[in-house]
Amino acid sequence: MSVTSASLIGFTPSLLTQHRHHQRRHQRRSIIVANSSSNASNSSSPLPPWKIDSWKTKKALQLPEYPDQNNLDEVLQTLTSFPPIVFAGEARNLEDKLSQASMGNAFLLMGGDCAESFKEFSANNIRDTFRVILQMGVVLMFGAQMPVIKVGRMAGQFAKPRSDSFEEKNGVKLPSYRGDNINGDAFDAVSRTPDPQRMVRAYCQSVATLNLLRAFATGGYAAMQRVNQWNLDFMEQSEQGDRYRELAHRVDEALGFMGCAGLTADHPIMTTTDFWTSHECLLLPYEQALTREDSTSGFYYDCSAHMLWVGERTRQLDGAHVEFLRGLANPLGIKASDKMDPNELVKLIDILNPKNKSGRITVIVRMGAENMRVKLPHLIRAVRGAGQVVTWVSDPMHGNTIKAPSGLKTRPFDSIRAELRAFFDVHEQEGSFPGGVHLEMTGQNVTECVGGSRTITFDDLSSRYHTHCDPRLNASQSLELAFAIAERLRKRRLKSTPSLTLPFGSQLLV
Ligand SMILES: O=C[C@H](O)[C@H](O)COP(=O)(O)O
Ligand SMILES: C=C(OP(=O)(O)O)C(=O)O
Ligand SMILES: [Mn+2]
Repeated sequence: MSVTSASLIGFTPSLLTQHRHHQRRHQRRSIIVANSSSNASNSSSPLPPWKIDSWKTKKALQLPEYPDQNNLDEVLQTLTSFPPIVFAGEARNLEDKLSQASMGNAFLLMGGDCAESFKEFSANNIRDTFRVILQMGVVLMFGAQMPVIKVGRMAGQFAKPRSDSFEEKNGVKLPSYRGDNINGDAFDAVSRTPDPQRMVRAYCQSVATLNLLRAFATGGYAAMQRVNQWNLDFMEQSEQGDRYRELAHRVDEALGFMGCAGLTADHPIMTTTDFWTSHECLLLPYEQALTREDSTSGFYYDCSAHMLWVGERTRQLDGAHVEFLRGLANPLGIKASDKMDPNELVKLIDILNPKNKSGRITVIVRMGAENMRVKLPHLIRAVRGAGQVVTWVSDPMHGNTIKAPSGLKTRPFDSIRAELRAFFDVHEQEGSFPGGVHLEMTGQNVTECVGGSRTITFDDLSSRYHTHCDPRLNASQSLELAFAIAERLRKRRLKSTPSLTLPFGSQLLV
């Protein structure tokens, strides 16, 4: 029986031993690495010393050209004098949690807009996205029976890399829209001219967004006993709403049981949740201005977010973005399409994490289901062969963008599901850990991705198409996907603990 077919019906004894052996080796290694005092900024790497602005000596792709250098310098000085948005200690806590995900003991849920915008900035939007992430977190936690690390593509996800530098409409050619912290999306020359003042507005919006997220996370909104109240109004009469209500009821019952056992509703674990922020580290002048030396550790943290990732279009080994990121102590993400070569990935990880610190690197693969089945095994084997510790995460959005007949960008829900299925299958086959998902999604009832159980067709797209860049899953589609992932995580869990049986038959879980 081949490894692939064996893994479809469960581990064979020898595969299981191999898997456990790998898991133990991996855990031992992670503990050693995590206990060392290593950090990228004082590494013994052969690269020249890192400086906060050493990226300026390298080629930077996807950066805007500002027409007025003095104006830019003034804004950057202002931002440098502003308080940091996040605290370095929080980023360290996130790294610890991610280290758990790298070993298969936690699951990362990253989600939010493709591009946050000034226009869509409101308390309701922030609350609705946060709320659907909370709901998905409960669904996943229930299925996986492991902690879910919640990270928003929020409070800083403004800058966009583009396939084309220019956009042409009716014979008029203008620079492409690059995100609200750079230029405006209206199709006129003034809007499309990069304006440094936009960075100040993006900073303020990020601060206000994070302030509200923190208030929700710690002020009672996220308390576990409110699990029933997180259902979104428009999901009241839907299949996903019903499924969620049923699950919330089970959670409620479990809480009742735990309350009797002594874990009462006023315990901090029950009243608050951890929530972190992340965005693509693209607009380097902005990111540099928010980078501070941490007085506790002496390391540099980019305090614009807890976690930063390098995009598929700017991950060149000798490029400015990689140069900047290697000196930061924040946990880092690497986006990888089918164009990523296994050796290149190993080199990139080595540059960004020379001391192989556990939890520091999350590899976010986004390549479509078919490519995933062919390419991901090679990436996993190369990284494992090099002894590198990473968390593998699936972004099933960016490899599945198509154009609808109307010209609008969309993503079929079925392709998104198929890519996730491929991600889980490959990890099962390789004995590695599917560590999380990275989604473009919103709590709003938008019509941007086609499909889902409340089917959105090509013709529906224009009715509520609000994204400023890529199409997002709406709340119902996000929850539907969470149920599907939870089911897969549950199966995985039951396979790896074959002695476990369900007390109430197969109806127990999602
Ligand atoms: O979010 C990712 C990219 O910025 C986006 O997919 C680019 O879109 P484009 O191909 O329309 O430029
Ligand atoms: C630009 C993005 O992705 P990628 O770099 O993977 O294309 C994104 O996540 O919005
Ligand atoms: Mn996107």
